[in-house]
Amino acid sequence: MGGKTTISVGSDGVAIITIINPPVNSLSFDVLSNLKESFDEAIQRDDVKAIVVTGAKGKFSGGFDINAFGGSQDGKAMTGLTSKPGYVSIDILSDTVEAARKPSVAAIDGLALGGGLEVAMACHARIATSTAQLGLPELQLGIIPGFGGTQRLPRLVGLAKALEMMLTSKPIRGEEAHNLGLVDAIVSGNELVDIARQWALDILARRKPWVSSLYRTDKIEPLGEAREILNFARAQARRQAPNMQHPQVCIDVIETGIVSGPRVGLMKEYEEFQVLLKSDISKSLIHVFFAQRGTTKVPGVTDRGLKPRQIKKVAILGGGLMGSGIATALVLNGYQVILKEVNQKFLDAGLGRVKANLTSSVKKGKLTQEMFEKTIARLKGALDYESFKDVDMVIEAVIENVSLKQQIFSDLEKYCSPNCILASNTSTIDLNLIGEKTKSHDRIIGAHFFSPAHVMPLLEIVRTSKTSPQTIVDLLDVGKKIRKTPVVVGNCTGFAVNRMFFPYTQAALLLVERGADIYKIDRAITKFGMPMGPFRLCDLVGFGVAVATGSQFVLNFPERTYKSMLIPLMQEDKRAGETTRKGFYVYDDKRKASPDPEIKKYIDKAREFSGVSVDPKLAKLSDKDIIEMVFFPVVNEACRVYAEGIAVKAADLDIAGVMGMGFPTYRGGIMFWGDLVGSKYINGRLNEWSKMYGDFFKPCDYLAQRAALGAPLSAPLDQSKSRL
Ligand SMILES: C[C@H](O)CC(=O)SCCNC(=O)CCNC(=O)[C@H](O)C(C)(C)COP(=O)(O)OP(=O)(O)OC[C@H]1O[C@@H](n2cnc3c(N)ncnc32)[C@H](O)[C@@H]1OP(=O)(O)O
Repeated sequence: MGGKTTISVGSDGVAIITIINPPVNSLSFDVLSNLKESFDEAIQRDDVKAIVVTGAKGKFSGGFDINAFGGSQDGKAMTGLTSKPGYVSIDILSDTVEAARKPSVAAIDGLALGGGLEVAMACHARIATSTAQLGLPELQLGIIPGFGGTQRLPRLVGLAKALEMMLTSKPIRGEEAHNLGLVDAIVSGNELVDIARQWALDILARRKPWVSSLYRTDKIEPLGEAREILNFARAQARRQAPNMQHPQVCIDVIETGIVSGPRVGLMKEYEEFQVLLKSDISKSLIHVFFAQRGTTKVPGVTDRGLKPRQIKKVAILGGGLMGSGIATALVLNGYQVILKEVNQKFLDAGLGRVKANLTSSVKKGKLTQEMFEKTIARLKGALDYESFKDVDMVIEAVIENVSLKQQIFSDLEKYCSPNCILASNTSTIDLNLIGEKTKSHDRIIGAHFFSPAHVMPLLEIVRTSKTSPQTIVDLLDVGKKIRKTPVVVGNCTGFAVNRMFFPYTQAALLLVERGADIYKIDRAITKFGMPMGPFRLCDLVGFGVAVATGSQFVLNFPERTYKSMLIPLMQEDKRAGETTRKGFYVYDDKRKASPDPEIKKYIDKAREFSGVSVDPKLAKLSDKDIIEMVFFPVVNEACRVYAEGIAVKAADLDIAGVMGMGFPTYRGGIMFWGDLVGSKYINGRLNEWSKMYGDFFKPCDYLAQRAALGAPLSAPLDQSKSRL
């Protein structure tokens, strides 16, 4: 597993124990067992009077090595080093580090997260830099702190703050940690270790306090008050994370320590940690952690040693909602932007939208007035291509019209430099078609943002078979700089996100026409964890967009598109979603959605058109049935997308769904979730429904084959079949 600690003893009698495990000095089992050995050595050696623990290269530690969870999740207890329960938290950190007869000080720069902070809290004092980040982010991985954090943090910073830090998983900076008492002094990076050495000697000489965090009681509220704080946190966590058990478990473990003492708390923490580690939620969240970091590793592209070219100036065509959102994201992150529109009126509106986005950031306290001025100064408007000569990249974000886009791309070829990247924000149109009238196929690429573009975290990078690896590397770099998670996918109708999630609305429409209730479907889907159900989502994006996207799918995948007249019928009556204040829901002045009994009229009419009759079984679907009937077709389409080589890794589709559609992170993404449910079960159910309700549900060959083999859906593909 790698990693180690080193020990060096100075003439002052202070042993410096350094954690070394790049890139973040994570605590692998090797590091932990070395840490114990280094401590044992320091305690035994007569020439050592005191101890400083630090991390190599300016990072204390990013916490337990998350890679090592893999084995433990399959059944082995996460003792790793020995089968003794609680070995790390009790034997190493409490009985070796904290109970040592020599004082230890943690010298913290960079990161002290999770297990890293837990090691630091077992020391007798902590010295940090002001920029250091300290936190217990374990809950975002579906687990709880497992090396004593649930017991020591409340004793150092008080119950309310400790709960906040654990439940939000957000780290705090050194300065705040100092104010809270988590850190004893703030110093600069270059004097960190020297001051920590002196501090350790001062503790030994009793000039500074020798504190065992586990036994402090002064920051913990009296029992009655503590229980009130814990109950308040329980209720809040239940509201914010209704499908998750681990925040409740974390609160229970903290309470055990307060009621029965910290040693009992440590043991309970260990036991609960082992249980949570094997939960589907933790497996899913850990999968997403690595999957998200894996999207920038594209075989054949990022492994060629190509360096991203410097992109300074970007032109955006179209100042509508998308164009202005993209411009906002770019200017906010240091890019010079030219926003081009067809006339002054549209240009003013586009520039106004960017300004409004930035003003809203100022109002929310995310941007200072000074930064606002600097940011807006990076934005220029244009009505022609004259200023495009020196732009490094163009992003076209005009309406979805093929001939208009073709004209734009051939103009761009004339006006831009031959190295300029030509990107399109199209969400459905084939990029080969867009670039048909040019000779620049190697620099044409899709940069598909999600609305609102300055907020949504995903950037779908679409490459054709002719897009050059350099162009992809360049756009990946821009994506990183504007803080998006990029996912590189191949060229097809709807690309990855829209294509995978098209059946989401389709299934819902099919169910409603055959008797299911609109609002019950939306409720079941939001309970499952989606930010909104398919009908509420249609209202939000607007029926115009829904119909335009739908027609692309009817055209390209007619055999499996469910053709419903429900939306067009409502559109005829000027019900077109939230903007018209009427769609599947009605909206009041505060945009609050309420069910509308009038919908029945449209459903009846749509049934007449499609000639389907109500199936009484569908009128009585359970939540579980609704979830399966809506999401199994999504899994099915994701399998097609994967089998066609549109994505290089199944995990990329997981991230695309989580970040592009709001599929719950704690379910790991659509393919991962499909594997948790099981390919055999999904295939069986889809087969059943396709016999009853048609080819919309028919499992694709890939899914059927995986089910027959009993194999996971996300197993690596035979790369020879990849389209990329
Ligand atoms: C028992 C204990 O209580 C349990 C624990 O300690 S659980 C672990 C708690 N720690 C965490 O959750 C921290 C997770 N890590 C992070 O949040 C971020 O990686 C970070 C803030 C440390 C650094 O962020 P950033 O600089 O953007 O770099 P980032 O790309 O995320 O990570 C760099 C590399 O380190 C790896 N890494 C980061 N933290 C890691 C960890 N704890 N274990 C293993 N690998 C880790 C990443 O996978 C990535 O690897 P890659 O280069 O091969 O893709």
